[in-house]
Amino acid sequence: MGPSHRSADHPRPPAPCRPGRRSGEEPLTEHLVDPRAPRDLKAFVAGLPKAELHVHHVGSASPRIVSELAARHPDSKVPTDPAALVDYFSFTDFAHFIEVYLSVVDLIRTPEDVRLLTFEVARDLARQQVRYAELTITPFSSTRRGIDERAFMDAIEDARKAAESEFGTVLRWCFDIPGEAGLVAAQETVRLATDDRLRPEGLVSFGLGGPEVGVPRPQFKPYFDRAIAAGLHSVPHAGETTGPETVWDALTHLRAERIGHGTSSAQDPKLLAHLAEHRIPLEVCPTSNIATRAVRTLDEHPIKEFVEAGVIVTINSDDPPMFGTDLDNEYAVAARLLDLDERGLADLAKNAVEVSFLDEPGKARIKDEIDAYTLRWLDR
Ligand SMILES: O=C(O)c1cccc(C(=O)CC[C@H]2O[C@@H](n3cnc4c(=O)[nH]cnc43)[C@H](O)[C@@H]2O)c1
Ligand SMILES: [Zn+2]
Repeated sequence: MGPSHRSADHPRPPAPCRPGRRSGEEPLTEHLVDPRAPRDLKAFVAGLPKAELHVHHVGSASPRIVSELAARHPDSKVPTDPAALVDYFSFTDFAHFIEVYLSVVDLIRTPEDVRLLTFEVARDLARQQVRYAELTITPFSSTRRGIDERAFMDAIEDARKAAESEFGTVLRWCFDIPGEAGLVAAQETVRLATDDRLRPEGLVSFGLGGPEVGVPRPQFKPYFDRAIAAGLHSVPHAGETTGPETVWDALTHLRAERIGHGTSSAQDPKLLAHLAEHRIPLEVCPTSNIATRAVRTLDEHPIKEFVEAGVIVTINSDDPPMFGTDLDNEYAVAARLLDLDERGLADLAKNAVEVSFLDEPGKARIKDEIDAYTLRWLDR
């Protein structure tokens, strides 16, 4: 595949279109759904039970939560006005995105901030009929900023249980290493993930995030080995901002069971064949790739090449408010790029459930719900 699909962590020319934006507490889907998606499909997606497998904790903070936290901590450069966040969340490249991301991380300073954020993220997911989500959390970023590790775990677990009983949305955690922070971060993350006294009940997987350029995956092998030995699934980001060799590294050295993004896999037919044959799903986040300038336009996104190669694709939102999107919008984008009808969208939703780390009865329940909803919709 040519360079039009991929780039390294380098600045891109301005993207021709920006995803829709929302402010304050407007309904998530109303302002975001891809305007090119047929109205009927938008309504179908809005009611479709879904699973979200690639969404970041801090990156899911709604404009209301971010502005509330920014007002609490006036020393921060993050705007307190939700409308101003639209510009603040406009990124020149991946490195700029991480810089802004970390300024929001800096707003989360107490266990109560952590609990509030987690519970509100679950509320936003529930509004979109998300029944199950694996939320990527970076505990190192919080503990190194002084949040007590025990209090941090209690805060996320308390929010998880409250969200499940209040909204019916099941949350599970992926603890990720912020790769650019180096092996100290890897060591700390695996300790927090595997220490029996700390490890939260909801933890199912171990990841690796942040920039890829200059952060080779193989160095993290010993930490992934420990996490896997402790029963965690391996789900590193790879091939988001670097080439297919990073995806190979994630498979070979980190024993990845799913790949976060994996966008550049499209450049390597052997890799696509490998992913298809070994049923390694890609967690595709189309709007994220445009917002960070990793891919130039949605029409250049390689999602269709993945599907045509037989790779299992799941649709995800990554850092929805920062990218002016939500999961419903990502499904609308996928419907357009893959030319899907309601049944195709339902199959995509079932893919995510199937390759999630939920238990089998839980998977069966959500897939049955998706089927029942789709039949009801088509029989209207
Ligand atoms: O917390 C720190 O002190 C710190 C120090 C150095 C580097 C970092 C990071 O690189 C944190 C990056 C953080 O970004 C998260 N994230 C959110 N969206 C994405 C994405 O699309 N691709 C990769 N990473 C993403 C991720 O969870 C990282 O932990 C932090
Ligand atoms: Zn991500």
